[in-house]
Formats: sequence, C-alpha cells, structure tokens
Amino acid sequence: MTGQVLDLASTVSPGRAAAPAQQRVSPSINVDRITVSYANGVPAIRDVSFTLGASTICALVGVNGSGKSTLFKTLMGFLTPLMGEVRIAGRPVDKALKRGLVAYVPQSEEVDWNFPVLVGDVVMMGRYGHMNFLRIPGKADRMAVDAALERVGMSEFRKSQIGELSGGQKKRVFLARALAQGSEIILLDEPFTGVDVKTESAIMDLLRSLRDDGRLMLVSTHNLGSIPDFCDQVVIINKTVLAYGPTETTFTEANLAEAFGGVLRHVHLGGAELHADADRRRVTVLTDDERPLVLYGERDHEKLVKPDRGETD
Ligand SMILES: Nc1ncnc2c1ncn2[C@@H]1O[C@H](COP(=O)(O)OP(=O)(O)OP(=O)(O)O)[C@@H](O)[C@H]1O
Repeated sequence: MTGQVLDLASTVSPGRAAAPAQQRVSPSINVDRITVSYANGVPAIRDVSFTLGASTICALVGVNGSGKSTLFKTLMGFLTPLMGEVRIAGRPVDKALKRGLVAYVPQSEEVDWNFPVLVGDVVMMGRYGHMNFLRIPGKADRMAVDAALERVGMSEFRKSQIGELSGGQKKRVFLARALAQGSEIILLDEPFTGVDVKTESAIMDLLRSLRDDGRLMLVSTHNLGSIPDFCDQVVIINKTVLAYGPTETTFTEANLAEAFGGVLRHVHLGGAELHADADRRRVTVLTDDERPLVLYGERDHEKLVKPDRGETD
C-alpha cells in the first residue's frame, strides 16, 4: 500500500472470534465487478472480478499504480467498493475479518518500525481475535505463538525488537503473526522486496507448505521470474483485470506486454545468436529489474521455463 505509514497494530485483522481449528473454513475470495475510489472520487480500480479457492497461491501482477494495493485495502476492509461486491469464504468482508479469516503481511515501507515492540508481541497480535477484551494471553495463545515462530524459523528472535530485524526477518515475523491468527487467507504485499535470495526461497517454501495445508494466498509482486516457481494462479491487473487464471496459460508474454506496455525490458534471443543449427526456438527474457522471467518456446512462447535461480541472482 502506498501513501500511509501504519502502526503495527493497525495491520492486523480486527478478528473477534476466529474459527477454532476443528471448524476450519474453506478459503475463497470472490471479487465481483468492484469499482473502488479514494476521496478524490477517481476510480483507482474498476469492474474488477476474479475468484480464487482453497490450496492456491495467486500472484497479483501489474505496473506501479495499477491498483494492487487498492485491491488489498478493499479485501482488508479499509476501503469499500462504490460498486460490486467482495465475498471472503462466502461472507461479506467485515464478517470474514471479524472471524479472523484474513491476515495481511504488509509492505515494509508501510510500517512504523520505531514502534517499540518485541517479536513475540507482534506475533501475539495475531491472537487478539482469540482473546477477550482484556487481551490476556492464555496457554493456547502462547502455544500458537511458539508454533508460528518455530514454523518460520524465528524462535530465537522472540525477545528481539522488531525494528532491529532485517527485511526478510520482519516478513517472516508477519507471516508468523498470520499463522498464529489461524487465518485461512493470507494477503502478502511485496513479500520479496528487500530480502535476500535465501530468504526469498525460504518464504516461497513456507507459502507452498501453507498451500498444501489448504490455505489461499494472494501475493502482490514485481518479482516476475519467481512467479512460475511458486504461484499456480495469476491475476494481471491494470486498473481492471486484464487476465486471470492458471499461471501456465495466463502468465504469457502477450498478457504481460499488455499489462506492462513499455515498462518491461524485452530481450529476444534466437537464430544464430542462440543456436548452432536450424533450431527455430527463441528465448525471451522479460524484466522490470527484479528477477527476470525467461520464456522459451517455438511459437509465441507458449511454454514457461523456470529461470535457473543460480544464474539470475
Ligand atoms: N490515498 C490515495 N488517494 C488517492 N489516490 C490514491 C491513493 N492511493 C492510491 N491512489 C491511486 O490509486 C491508483 C492505484 O494505486 P495503488 O497504490 O493501488 O497501485 P499499486 O498497483 O499498488 O502500485 P505500486 O506497485 O506502486 O504499489 C493510482 O492511480 C494511485 O495514484
């Protein structure tokens, strides 16, 4: 999200009574023809529709200003659509938030890191929806925080100040908060910005394991080359949805060219430049200066090839 700095507490879903583990809700996001604007009245996104279900990691892709954060703010109930409707796990947004079904991992720039709080307390914020109004943690809350920190590999930092951590460590703490919350749906805004390749890979592994648990994750990212590695669905947006669906059929050069226009750099290799024989296949590299996307195919790059992580780092 752009344009505002949030304190840590305001980035946690205002859940009151999260669903107990034995009553897990099947996660889904249904966005039906929404138009959203800010105080100036100009629609930031219009007529946006898509549907996502359980066991999904979906990338949200688009140029700066295309409306990714606006969509997140709408899913988090900070903005209300002028038109259309959002349903989360079949419920209106406010009801889904009250049940703690949605957790949000913010962009680092949005958060006021001077807020003096320990890592363990940040993760405990994810439990607020499970506590009464006095917010006194019980055994179940402490166990959930322990398990969440363990799962993201941050147990040893429990007593550290959040502001002292690296970018990647902060992301992992927010993911732990989402896990402690028990949310079936996790929204991640630029989770790879400012993290090293090892941490990026650790975060992707964690997201895959959460997908295997049945969760739904929507991930906004400019890191195009990583998307085929870990996302099974893609929503491509530029004020409205240009394309959405399975990564293999949606994350194509044609759709990216439409979304990014001249913003992406294209490098095409083919013919004698690439082959010593008459092989007609071409390699295309698309990059907006984060991890490049490599497309390899005979005709219009139908086939996606995962970039060799070693070479692109
Ligand atoms: N607080 C605001 N008030 C008015 N207009 C805004 C506000 N925040 C965003 N916008 C406008 O809404 C549109 C979508 O912006 P948004 O921040 O959702 O894009 P984004 O895809 O998240 O961009 P980025 O990749 O840079 O984070 C832009 O035209 C932007 O100028």
